[in-house]
Amino acid sequence: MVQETVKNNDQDGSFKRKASSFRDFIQKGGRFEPEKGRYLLYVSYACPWATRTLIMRHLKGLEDIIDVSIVSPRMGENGWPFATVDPFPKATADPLYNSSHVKELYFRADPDYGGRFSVPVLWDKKTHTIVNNESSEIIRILNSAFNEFLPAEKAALDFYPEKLRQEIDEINEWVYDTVNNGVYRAGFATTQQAYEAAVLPLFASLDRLEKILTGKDFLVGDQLTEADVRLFVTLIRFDPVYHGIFKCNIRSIRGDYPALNLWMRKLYWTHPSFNETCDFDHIKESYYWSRPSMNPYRIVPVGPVPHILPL
Ligand SMILES: N[C@@H](CCC(=O)N[C@@H](CS)C(=O)NCC(=O)O)C(=O)O
Repeated sequence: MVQETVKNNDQDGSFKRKASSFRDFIQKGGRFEPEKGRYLLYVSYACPWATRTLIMRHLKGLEDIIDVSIVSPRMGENGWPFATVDPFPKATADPLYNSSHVKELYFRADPDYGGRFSVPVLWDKKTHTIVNNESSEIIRILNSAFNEFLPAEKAALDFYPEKLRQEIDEINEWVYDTVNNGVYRAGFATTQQAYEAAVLPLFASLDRLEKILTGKDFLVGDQLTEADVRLFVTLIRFDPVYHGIFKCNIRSIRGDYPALNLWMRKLYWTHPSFNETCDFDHIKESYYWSRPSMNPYRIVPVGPVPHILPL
C-alpha cells in the first residue's frame, strides 16, 4: 500500500484512487450465470472495501453459495500474500491454485494486466477469471443475483431497494469522497496542503452524519441498506487505525460522535453480519505493518482499549 501511495499521488501530493478494472456482472443469460458454488470471493479482513462484500454475503445468507478465501494482513512488496507464504491466524491458502499472492490471480485472469492487485476479487472458478474487483458493484451482485438459490426470507432482503435508490446514491457519493476514500486521502497525502484538503472535509462529513443519525438506527429510511454497510466498514476502523496512522485525529468516534458511535455499536453488537466479519487483529496488523515509510518499526499500538465500546 506504500507503493500505492507513491504511484497514485499527483504532483500536489494528493492521493488519487485508480478505478477498478474488472467490471462484469453475474446475470442469467450473461457471460457469468448465477450458479451455486461457481464463485469465490478473495478478501482481506483488514480492507474496508473487501469487508463490504463479506458483510453483504453474510446478510444475504450466501455462505453456502459463494466461497471465501482470506489473505494474510501483511501487504508487502508482492502485495497481499496467502497464508501459505505468510501464516496469520484466520488467514487461508488460495484453495483454487495455491497462489502465493493475490497478484498471481490477476495475471491468471489477464497475463497483460497492468493495474493494482487489490481485494476484493470476485472469482469465477469455471472460466478461471475475475468477474469483478469493485466492491460497490460486488455488493449489488450479492444483493440480488443469487436470490433463486435462497430461502424466501433471505431472497426478500433488499439492501438497495428501488424506492430508496436515489437517496442511497446521493449519500453514497459524498460519503465515498470524503469519508470512505477521505481517510485514505488524508493518510496517503504527501504534502501538508493535500492532507488538510482531505482531513477537514472528512470531519465536516462526520459532523453531517452525526446529525443524520441522531435518533435514527439507519442512514436512509428506517431500514438497513448498503449505505449503512459502506459507512460501517470505515467507522469501525476509525479509532483503531485511521485516527493514528492516517492522522485523522481532529476528533474520535467514541469521544465526540455519540450518535455515530451508538449506530456503529448497535450494528456491531446486534448483527452477526457485522461482528463476525470484523477482525481487529487483521485490521491493526495490516495498517501498521504494510506502510514502513509511515511506521518504520512496524509497532502496532495496543489501544484503543477496547477496540469497540460495549452497547
Ligand atoms: N475500488 C476498490 C478498492 C479496493 C482497494 O483499494 N483495496 C486495497 C486494500 S484496502 C488493496 O487491495 N490495495 C492493494 C494495492 O493497491 O496494491 C473497491 O472498492 O473494491
